[in-house]
Amino acid sequence: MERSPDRYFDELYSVDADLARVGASISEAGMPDISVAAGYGRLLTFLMRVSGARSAMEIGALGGYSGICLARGMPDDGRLVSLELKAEYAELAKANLTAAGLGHKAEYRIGDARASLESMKADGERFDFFFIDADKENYPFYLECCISLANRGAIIAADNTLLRGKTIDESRQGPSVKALRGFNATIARDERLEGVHLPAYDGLALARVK
Ligand SMILES: C[S@@+](CC[C@H](N)C(=O)[O-])C[C@H]1O[C@@H](n2cnc3c(N)ncnc32)[C@H](O)[C@@H]1O
Repeated sequence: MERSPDRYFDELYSVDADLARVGASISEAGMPDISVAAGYGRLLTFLMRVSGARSAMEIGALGGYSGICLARGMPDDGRLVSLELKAEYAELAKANLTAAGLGHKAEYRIGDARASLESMKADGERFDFFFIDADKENYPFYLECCISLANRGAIIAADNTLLRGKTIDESRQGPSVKALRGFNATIARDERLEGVHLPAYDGLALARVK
């Protein structure tokens, strides 16, 4: 079988014990294997570090894979706020960050992210970095909330912008696909953002809040 470019590059890297533990714990718990792709996980750490971000908010914790990648790139007194619908997922994510020596940076808000975001807006919270990786229909709403919660120059990353090809297939007109198309266009054109789209893996959007 031909190797994909994504796989070729992934295989150049050494096994990461902390991230391998996340994968094993997810499959042991019977949870879906939908953590961010390895290359984008590395990119999250890289962007956190080079941007000097001290705080991050992620929407969608699952087993803590992206949480580890974000927390690794921030200073030791940095802060990760992770929004997760399911209490048992947040618990596993917290355990995996703790096992990776990063648990002290992470706090979890359990429940529908929309409610957590409204309450963070009301509290005047601010973050340097955002990772959107939850239910796709709400991406446009999540993007608006992230812009409201952003420090000047903050970075917003969002996973699965291609929806395994559905985004570019005109015959697909479901609510998630339509939401992603609108989201992608906003990243490209909104005056408040400086956006860029990466087409590797399942697609990643990046934007800097002006
Ligand atoms: C793709 S997974 C997140 C993967 C994670 N970011 C990673 O890379 O390790 C999506 C997660 O979003 C959570 N989720 C879905 N809808 C949500 C909602 N409305 N509010 C909060 N979390 C939600 C799911 O329970 C799931 O854990």
